[in-house]
Amino acid sequence: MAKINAISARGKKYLEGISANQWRSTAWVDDPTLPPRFGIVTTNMSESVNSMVGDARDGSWLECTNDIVRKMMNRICSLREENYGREGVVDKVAEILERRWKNCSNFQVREVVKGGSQFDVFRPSRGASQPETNRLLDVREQTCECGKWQEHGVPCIDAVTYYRLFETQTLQYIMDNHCQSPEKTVTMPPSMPEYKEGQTRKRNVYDVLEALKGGEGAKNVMVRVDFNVPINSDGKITDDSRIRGAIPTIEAILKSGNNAILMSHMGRPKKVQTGEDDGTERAALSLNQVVPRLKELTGADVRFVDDCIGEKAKQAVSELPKEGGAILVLENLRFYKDEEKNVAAFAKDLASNADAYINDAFGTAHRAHASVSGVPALLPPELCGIGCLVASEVAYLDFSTLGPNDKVAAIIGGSKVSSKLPVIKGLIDQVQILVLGGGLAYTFAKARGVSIGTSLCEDDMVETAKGFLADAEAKGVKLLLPVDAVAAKSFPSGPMSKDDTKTFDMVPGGGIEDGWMGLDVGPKTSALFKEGLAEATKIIFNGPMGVFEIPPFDEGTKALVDALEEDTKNGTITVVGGGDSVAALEQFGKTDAVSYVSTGGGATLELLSGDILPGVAAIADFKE
Ligand SMILES: Nc1ncnc2c1ncn2[C@@H]1O[C@H](COP(=O)(O)OP(=O)(O)OP(=O)(O)O)[C@@H](O)[C@H]1O
Ligand SMILES: O=C(O)[C@H](O)COP(=O)(O)O
Repeated sequence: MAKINAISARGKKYLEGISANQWRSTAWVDDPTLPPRFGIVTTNMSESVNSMVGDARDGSWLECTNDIVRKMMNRICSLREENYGREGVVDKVAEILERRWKNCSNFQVREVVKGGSQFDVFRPSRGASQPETNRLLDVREQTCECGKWQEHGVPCIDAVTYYRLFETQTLQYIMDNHCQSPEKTVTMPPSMPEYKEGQTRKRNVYDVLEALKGGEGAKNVMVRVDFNVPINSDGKITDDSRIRGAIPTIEAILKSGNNAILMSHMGRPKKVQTGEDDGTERAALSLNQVVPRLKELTGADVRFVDDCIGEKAKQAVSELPKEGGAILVLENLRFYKDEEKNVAAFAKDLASNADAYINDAFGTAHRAHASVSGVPALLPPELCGIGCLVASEVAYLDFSTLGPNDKVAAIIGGSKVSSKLPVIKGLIDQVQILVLGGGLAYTFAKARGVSIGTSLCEDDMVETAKGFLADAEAKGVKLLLPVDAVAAKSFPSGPMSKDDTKTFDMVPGGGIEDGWMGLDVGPKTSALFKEGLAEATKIIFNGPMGVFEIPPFDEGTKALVDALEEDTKNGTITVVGGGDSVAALEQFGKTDAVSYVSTGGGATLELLSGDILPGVAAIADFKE
């Protein structure tokens, strides 16, 4: 109606004014008190609609419409069942729910009224094509503002978000309670990944909360989070995914009747550490900047103390409510250089405020700092665990959890050869398919004797690259390198016409002409990569295929993202990590198209290299 109103307020008024009598006129034409037949609606469709309206006739025009929609959806569902068979429909529903479950991991849910059945579901923006939404959900009525739940009978993505965050039940619960075809069971990761039998898993937040049960009053659970988020000059957080990523863990703590003490670093405050800061750096890197967003996302009592250790911190902790449910954010850990040096006294001071410890800072899990390694070493192992975010990240990026029939592919692109070399080296030992693209592929092209013109190349890495090529071959890794490249005469300062580009075949003995610079993979490469990736059961993508920020050099990365989207639909687990790759997904409006988006930078790369992260190593394995 709002849309109609925008076009014509008169039209809206007219439609709203259509009374039940006028609807009735098509059925009881011989009633002289009613207006003539077809006074309002005049087509055959009106007859069909009228027959569908049934008892809803006496309601408002809007109720009638809803009733029609419901009936039509039921009919469509039954037709679908007739056509595909019951099993087919069940599979389809399970697939839809599974996709929604994966895609809602960074949505937020807030109770509208405490203890009520209505919830507000916040869906962050996924780029220009998908703006953020805030929808009202009624879990008792099984309705959502988006309209899909009531129309289709299958929980919409907002409803799935609610189940994911507020109910411990898995998809089975939703299928049993809300879907017309409950026979089929499907397993999927809730906020904590599922572990296969016999598979090692770390103690997690739920284990720790269980261990904390009993005794009087709320406990203070200290959580290492990574709130090192980008903030613009207006003080606005430009990407809050790391904050949103920590919410399931925080919510679990608050829901259990305990308090959450959050500690994090922000940036690298060298001036504060050396005493050279005039207050500017301290203000720019203060954790108090995340407090408003945290309040919005949790709706909880969020407090801040402008120190992370010492008397001030102790006082703030002692003031936390005995009934639990509050969040206390400590000031930036790195305002003390002892954090990075993992100084024992500093770790001890932090730990003195904690009844239990959780690490949910995946982005910092590769740093053996006091808040990451020091604090858990000082607390009983049964009271330390990893949070939901760390557990999910590790589960998605760890290859040891794969079965014998799984095939892993890693796609590594971007520009920095030297920083990605350890990753490529580690991946050769772990994956079956390795795809190299972007700027770093030219160092490998040169190693194969392909001319690269003025393309990006780290000459001192060419020999290492040669070694990797031989290593990959010896280990039977299917290595895919670009077979063509789109080049320009110089690095573009803005969008460039395709006529000013030239495509070269990247074959030994040939390659890019002198004076030309390779800036993207060509169409033959995109087709080769797509075909090569189709046999993978799990794909990790880190680093763009070309200068995706500037058209037309975005095409190779776009083609790859499209291929990943198709693979995801076909059941492949697709994981994207790294700032530029995530930025590329956002640019193409495809953040939803993959199975998982990692919040880590360096941590993601280290995990891919096969390293054990200090933050994970500090937590004990779970034992029954
Ligand atoms: N052929 C190329 N020549 C020059 N720059 C390139 C080329 N291909 C990609 N790039 C640039 O590489 C940059 C990303 O490279 P970088 O090594 O920083 O990756 P990254 O930041 O590690 O990636 P991610 O953040 O996804 O892990 C992008 O800005 C992109 O424009
Ligand atoms: O942004 C990151 O990658 C993490 O917050 C770690 O930050 P650091 O590289 O400054 O340790």
